[in-house]
Amino acid sequence: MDFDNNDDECENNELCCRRKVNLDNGPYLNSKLGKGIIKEVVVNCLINDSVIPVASSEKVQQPSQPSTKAEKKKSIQKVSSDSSSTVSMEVKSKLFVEVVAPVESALNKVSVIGCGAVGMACVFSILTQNVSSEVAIFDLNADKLKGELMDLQHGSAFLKSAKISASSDDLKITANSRVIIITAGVRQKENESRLELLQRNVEILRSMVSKLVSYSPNAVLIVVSNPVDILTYVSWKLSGFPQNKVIGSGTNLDTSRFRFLISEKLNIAPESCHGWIIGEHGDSSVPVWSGVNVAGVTLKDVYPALGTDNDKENWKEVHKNVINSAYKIIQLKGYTSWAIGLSVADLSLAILRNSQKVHAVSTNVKGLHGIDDDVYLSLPCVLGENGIVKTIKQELNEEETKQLKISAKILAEHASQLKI
Ligand SMILES: NC(=O)C1=CN([C@@H]2O[C@H](COP(=O)(O)OP(=O)(O)OC[C@H]3O[C@@H](n4cnc5c(N)ncnc54)[C@H](O)[C@@H]3O)[C@@H](O)[C@H]2O)C=CC1
Ligand SMILES: CC(=O)C(=O)O
Repeated sequence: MDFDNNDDECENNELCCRRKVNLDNGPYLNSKLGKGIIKEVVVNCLINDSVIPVASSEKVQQPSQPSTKAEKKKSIQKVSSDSSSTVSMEVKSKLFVEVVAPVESALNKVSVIGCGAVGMACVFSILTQNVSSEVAIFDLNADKLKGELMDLQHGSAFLKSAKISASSDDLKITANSRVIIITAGVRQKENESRLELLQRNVEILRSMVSKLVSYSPNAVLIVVSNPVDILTYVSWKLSGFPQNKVIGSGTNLDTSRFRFLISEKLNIAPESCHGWIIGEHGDSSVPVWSGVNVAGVTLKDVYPALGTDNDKENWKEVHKNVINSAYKIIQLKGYTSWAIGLSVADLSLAILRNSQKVHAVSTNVKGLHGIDDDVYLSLPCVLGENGIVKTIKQELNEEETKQLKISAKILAEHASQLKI
């Protein structure tokens, strides 16, 4: 863990002395547990200006000596380990016979970049739905991150053996991830469109994507920050990854909203209402009315006016409500979080379990449905361990194809103004 849960203790000389004694407790020095303890002692001793020689261990990185009070504080956040493991060294020595050091990283590690409303909803959904047993969180806002980490850790007894770690200054915390979820960035204010966030969020990606992929070359990137389609394109360019490994959360969320709103109209469960929103995650998204069905009964066959201007039942309103959902929720509570968190957890699950499940996600659509531009937008895709495995050749009618091309043009125009 990169964060010490009790900074105040670190000002306490007595505690540091105790830690010195523990450090001298030979048998632990070569163990993985001992490694964390050594780090902590180094940091806390620096805080107290009493330099204690540290046993040599090539795996232990000694922080450069901080000079100001602020730097001292920061160095704790960077390298200190869990204080409770230090003070219980004697108990551990009496309780355990170590057989082998635990494996450091799970094979299903997920990292979430950004611990804001969306990032934390993703983390919470992933942990509570057992999508992964190891989650790392990175955010520049050290206090918020530490608060979120502690709050989650205090619920660990109710989770299925999850390991949660966090860092505010070292992306290495994400190393060896299988899925990396990018939620860092600014969000819309009331009445602001997603596209208006573009340049600010591009800069954030520029600061991190190449580092993230170098620490986790086997990861699949899921971009969530808005405008998600263009930022997925940018992340793909910055990452050097093949297209299959860089995915935008895209209209997986809009599709879920669509199915929910249809279910309300029909008074049956959302899981039983099948329909897709494709194109931009945003104002130019496209409802595929021609494919909406319940138990294989296509609604447009039984009611041809579905989704058109001549529809006395006004199904078109359902799509309008999908588009307005985010604006409405932002107006009411300031941000959207739970649905996107659940949506991203589902995408992560499909990848980690190699499930070959179909989701509407943002991918490079050049050459599909007559689109010539090098743009990312959402189509139904099959997801597996290596990301996007297949794109579904959806049968679209003339109107749907026209709208999809308009969506692609809007995104291409915005993307063309970018300097990546
Ligand atoms: N694709 C989708 O369906 C959805 C996308 N979003 C987007 O997700 C993004 C995040 O939204 P919220 O979580 O509500 O915002 P937020 O403001 O609550 O959180 C953003 C977090 O990013 C962090 N951050 C900023 N720069 C960073 C950097 N360089 N490195 C690490 N962390 C950094 C901030 O400290 C903050 O904690 C926004 O762009 C929003 O529009 C939101 C909902 C749905
Ligand atoms: C904010 C956003 O993109 C959404 O909730 O759809």
